[in-house]
Amino acid sequence: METQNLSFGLSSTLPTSPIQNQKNPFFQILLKPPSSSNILTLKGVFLKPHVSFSPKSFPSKEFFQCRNCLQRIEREAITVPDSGVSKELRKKKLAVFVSGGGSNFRSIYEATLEGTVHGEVAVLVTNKKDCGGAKYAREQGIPVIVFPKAKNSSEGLSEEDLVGSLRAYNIDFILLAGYLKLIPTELVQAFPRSIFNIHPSLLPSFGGKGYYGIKVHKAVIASGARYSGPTIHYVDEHYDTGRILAQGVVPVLANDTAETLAARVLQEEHKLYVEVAAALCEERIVWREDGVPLIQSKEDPNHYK
Ligand SMILES: Nc1nc2c(c(=O)[nH]1)N[C@@H](CN(C=O)c1ccc(C(=O)N[C@@H](CCC(=O)O)C(=O)O)cc1)CN2
Ligand SMILES: NCC(=O)N[C@@H]1O[C@H](COP(=O)([O-])[O-])[C@@H](O)[C@H]1O
Repeated sequence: METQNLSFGLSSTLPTSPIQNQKNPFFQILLKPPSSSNILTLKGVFLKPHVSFSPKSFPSKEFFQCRNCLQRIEREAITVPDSGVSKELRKKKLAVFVSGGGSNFRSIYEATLEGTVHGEVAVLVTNKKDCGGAKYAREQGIPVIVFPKAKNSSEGLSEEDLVGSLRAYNIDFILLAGYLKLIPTELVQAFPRSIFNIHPSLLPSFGGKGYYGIKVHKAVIASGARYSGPTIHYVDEHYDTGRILAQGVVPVLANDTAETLAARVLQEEHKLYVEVAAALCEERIVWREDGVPLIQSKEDPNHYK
């Protein structure tokens, strides 16, 4: 298979892929302007992942004008294990969306407390204000936002107010974890390449409208599939059609019920979402030339999956 070019972590619309230069402990980007032989180098400047900047004209200046201003952001140093290199990274702010018990939310939250995930859950969003996830968030002192408004209820935010609130919390990444409502286009566009969802099957199989919760596992068993597992994908305007970022695999046993399979998949979900959240917060997402997102290994930077 021919080797592909890789570019790191930006939601840019660059005409060419930026390439990370790993010599520089900071996030150095070598950008090949569309019509210039010289290479512009940005050193020591960290671009927030959902910054996108117009590639229309590459200024001769040392930095880019972009939709969101470039900013030197307070960072908290973490040391990348094995390499021994101290890489400065800002702790990322997470918004988690739930509709039910919230076991994935709890796994992620506990991982932030342990330091496995270099982030903090700044806010929980739910369409069910009394669901298990919301109750747990309140017990932990995490702010809870209701979205969308429940029918015949005054409680809950509009789409516009939700975007404004998430901006006010300086959210870097939105993690859907058992959230059962369609994320509106307005929110998808406000947080490009920054919204993720976990689905309890190997997408693209058994996904889309109507495929949620136990219904997914019933369909998997009825199909005779021998394997199942969670998928974490980017969220776009439709259910379960965004770019796949990570998957886990579990066996489907001959005597499985939907409930026993669901329990096996859920265990794998908890592991997978913590791994992905850790990679997001450590800026280890890499975009292959053909548009497939990959996760760079923490232990071996030359290994991707
Ligand atoms: N814009 C997006 N929004 C959401 C996505 C997504 O990929 N893009 N993922 C879902 C989560 N999900 C599967 O992973 C999912 C959730 C719900 C449904 C569904 O059919 N819902 C029912 C309503 C269910 C209810 O209100 O109890 C429906 O829309 O009729 C399918 C897939 C989260 N949002
Ligand atoms: N299509 C969406 C969907 O079915 N999501 C699924 O809802 C469950 C939520 O569990 P949790 O509330 O305990 O994290 C999880 O199994 C998740 O994959």
